[in-house]
Amino acid sequence: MSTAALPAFARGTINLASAGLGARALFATDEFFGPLSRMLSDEPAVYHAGVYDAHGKWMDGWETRRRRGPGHDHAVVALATSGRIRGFDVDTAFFTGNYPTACAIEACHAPGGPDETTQWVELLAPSPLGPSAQHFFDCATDSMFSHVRLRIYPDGGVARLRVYGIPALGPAEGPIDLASALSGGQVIAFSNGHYGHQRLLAPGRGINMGDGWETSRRRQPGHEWIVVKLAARATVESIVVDTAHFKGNYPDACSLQAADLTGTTGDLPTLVTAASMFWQEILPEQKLAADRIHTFDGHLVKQAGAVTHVRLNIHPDGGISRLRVFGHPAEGGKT
Ligand SMILES: NC(=O)NC(NC(N)=O)C(=O)[O-]
Repeated sequence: MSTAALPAFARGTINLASAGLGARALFATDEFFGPLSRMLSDEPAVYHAGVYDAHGKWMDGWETRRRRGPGHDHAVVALATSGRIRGFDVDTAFFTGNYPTACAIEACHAPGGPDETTQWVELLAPSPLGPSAQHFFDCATDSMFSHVRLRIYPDGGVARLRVYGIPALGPAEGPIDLASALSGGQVIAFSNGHYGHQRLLAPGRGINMGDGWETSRRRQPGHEWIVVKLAARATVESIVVDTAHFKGNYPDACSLQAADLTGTTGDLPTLVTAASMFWQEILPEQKLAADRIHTFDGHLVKQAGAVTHVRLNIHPDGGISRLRVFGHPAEGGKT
């Protein structure tokens, strides 16, 4: 379940409704069989045959009770950060006899939280849903939104709601973390992501060793690397490398290269895989320690002008929980 290839509209986006990035369940008309928060989980939905709780069958998603009168259910989700929405996935995985027959989605921009005066904009008109399937809907709007309201007709279960969008890069006084997924930073290529890489740019500290980027053991000479597209073209001021929870497998050392790829066209993952080893080094090789936040700044970070991409090298292999690249967006802004 939840494994269909992502549609074109999701390219270059993040899931703004990801609990792991900070999205929150704010309100639901009913959560009898399953809480709204379960619908925001980053993991694909699962089914546990034979598992029942005090309310009925345990289901991996948001599920309301059977309505016996008029009306329909709805729920409000605070997005992980404000952004421009490109489309949705309404996944009814494992809801076979109890999926809603249709859904609609509205959104608003209310950074302080929506109230009775909030203006909601319909982004998806009522659209049919089917049993146990992903339903992709694109959405062409350039407005910024902070919350979505999912309406389900008339009731039932939704395993996962994904809201694909481009996060907003807010105004900032000091340096900002341009690698952060919440600003728009993105991993675009790596040499090895055997145990996962998705959480390298996530907010907060890792909760366990699965919460970061970890390679397999390297059995040849050389080293592993990962390339991050920064949220904006920027000058880099400091770099944070967090090895939280990596104790027997933290890299011996790390270094960082950078490049300004403004105006580069073509297949960027292929291009950076071929060329990033030649980028300018802005942080020479630095020893790392287990389970620790390392901050590299001042004279250690070489000034390379404004850059759009960085390549983190780890020598020779291992795991990194978080990478943060603090800097100041240059004129011309968002990448
Ligand atoms: N077998 C069910 O899933 N029944 C009910 N739902 C749950 N979760 O028990 C229902 O009425 O939709």
